[in-house]
Amino acid sequence: MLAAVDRRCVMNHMTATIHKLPVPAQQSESKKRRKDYCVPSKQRHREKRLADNVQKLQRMEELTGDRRVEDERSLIKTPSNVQANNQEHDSPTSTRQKRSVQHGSPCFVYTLAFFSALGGFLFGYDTGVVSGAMLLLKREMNLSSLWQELLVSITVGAAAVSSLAGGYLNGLYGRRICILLASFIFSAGGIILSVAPNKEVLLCGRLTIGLGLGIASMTVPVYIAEVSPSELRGQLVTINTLFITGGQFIASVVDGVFSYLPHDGWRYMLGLSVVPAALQFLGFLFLPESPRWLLQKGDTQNARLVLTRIRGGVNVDEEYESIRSSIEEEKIDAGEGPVLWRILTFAPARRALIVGCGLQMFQQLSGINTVMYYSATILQMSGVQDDQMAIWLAAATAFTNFLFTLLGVWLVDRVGRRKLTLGSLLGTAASLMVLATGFLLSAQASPPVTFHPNDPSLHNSTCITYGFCESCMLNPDCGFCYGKNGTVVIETSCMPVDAANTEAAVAGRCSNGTQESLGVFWAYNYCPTSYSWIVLLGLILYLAFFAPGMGPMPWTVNSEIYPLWARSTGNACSAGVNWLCNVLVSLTFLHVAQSLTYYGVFFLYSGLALLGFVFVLGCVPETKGLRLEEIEPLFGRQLCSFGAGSTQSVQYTRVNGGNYRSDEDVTDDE
Ligand SMILES: O[C@H]1[C@H](O)[C@@H](O)[C@H](O)[C@@H](O)[C@H]1O
Repeated sequence: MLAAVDRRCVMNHMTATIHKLPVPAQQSESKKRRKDYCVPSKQRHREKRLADNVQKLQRMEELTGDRRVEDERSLIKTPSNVQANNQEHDSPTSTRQKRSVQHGSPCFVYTLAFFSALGGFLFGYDTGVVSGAMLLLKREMNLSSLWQELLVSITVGAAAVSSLAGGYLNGLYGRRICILLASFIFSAGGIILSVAPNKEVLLCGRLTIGLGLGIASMTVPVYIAEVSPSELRGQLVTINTLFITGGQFIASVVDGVFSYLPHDGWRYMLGLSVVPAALQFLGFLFLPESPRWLLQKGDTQNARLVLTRIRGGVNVDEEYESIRSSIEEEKIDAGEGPVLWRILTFAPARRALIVGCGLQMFQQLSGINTVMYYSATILQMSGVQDDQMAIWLAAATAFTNFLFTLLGVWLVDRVGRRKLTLGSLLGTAASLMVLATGFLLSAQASPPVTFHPNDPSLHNSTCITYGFCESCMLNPDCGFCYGKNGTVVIETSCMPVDAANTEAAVAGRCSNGTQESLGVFWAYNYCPTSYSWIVLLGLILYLAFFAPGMGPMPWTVNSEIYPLWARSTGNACSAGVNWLCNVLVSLTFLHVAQSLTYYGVFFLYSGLALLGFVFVLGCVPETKGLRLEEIEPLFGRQLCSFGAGSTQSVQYTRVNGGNYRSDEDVTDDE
């Protein structure tokens, strides 16, 4: 009986392959199902069948020289071989040429990616613009540090919660509605912020923006991945991160421009986000739903129409059939209960979730947002005294991040996700060490406090108890006031900072901030040092390594690794992890720095990046060039065995679009 089933599978496969026929549309449902799910039960049968298949396919290929045979054969391999095969045979150009023959002009797909990635732009803009806006706001609204912290972190906190809700909404209403919803929320938030009469309304506006951020951050990569042809998918999803960093860069430019407008400048900074949000909303009124989601919901007619439209009108039978059969199979695999429960109890989906969340966690634990946030300070340490200048140099940092993300867009479908992430993590860890060494040398050469002003109002301040600049600078309530004799730092004192304006001390020589003409310098958050060039070098290297790989890859890989039924929830969870770790790292930075010092924190981030390297090496498979439906089986084997390089038993055979797995999670089904 089993042998008969095997033969039937092979025959079905061969017949369709030789005649290059898609499964006929009028074929009866039961017949299709039989073909798609004729799974043998015993390992030896699988192996024998596999060997037979490979032999037959090789013979057929010799006879016909058929491209399709090559495509099918590539799937009858161990996952490691699939990987190797990608690397050895699927040079980016050959893969692209091969599949672009099927897909026609990707023009419409670029339009879709552009309008979707506006969500990424808003992500970057809204998280980036706040630091500049806060400089003006805290003066105009007299904000305490608690209010400042609240206004910054409520957005990220709300994003963490709403990204989880986004998973549910995505599954229920689809990607398009969620993107429309997010852009509507962004527009509303932008309007609230630009007209806010007081800090309470500002807080509401920032919370609203956060709600939009969470939904957009998890939906956009999924939508782009689902509409893209496989050979362009990496590039197009990475464009979303390019837009994030682009948004961060534009935000810093806007901050720079409006910082010259001390009154109400913040209204323009915060309100300008309405423009891209409204553009995205209008665009998505006319753009289609993801064909994969439509098919999952049983809207087969529209799914085929949309797929044909986004593939430029070429024949989409094969792709459509592959998505359809994979959805059919998923219905059997998926089991019962809430999606998160089903993910946790179905090993391949659970492994994908661990990989996705792990990547997002390590992205944030590598300290990107601390480095971005601290870039102005780092630049001040390297001798930039002027505040306005520091704002513009921070814009240069954001631009560097953007520029190197562009490199990632170029590399992702050429070198693949895995190599790109691994290289990026190694470089990130090394450059964090350079940064830390710069801070360490600066700390060792930290100037001692030599001048103790005799002001009775200072007697209760802890600032005057510090003996060195290093300890003074680590206390957010204190700053370092000094004079200069040539390049030598003289007459140094540790003074309490003016709570309303950190650019000056509360009393004494530095109560008007830095006054170069009088030879008085005020350093808040940093110490004068001659090792600043090492720190600057570390910063540039960090961005150059982080931005092309660890910046975009967690988003890109997450958009690809889950089976369709688990995609929304998987991405929601991993985006939630990203936002949570983002809050965690930014909120704890100063406290951790106080106990570990700056160099201690950066050494810690470096260690975490190395841990991330080991994680990626062992657990993240290569997904380059594979269709979304072809990726799930990569998680069929035990977690974290990708670096093992051992020959695995055969896990996945595909016959006419049906996926045949033989891992321990699937019971055979005749
Ligand atoms: O991928 C992005 C990007 O790297 C940004 O620069 C960073 O601010 C975000 O937190 C991250 O998720």
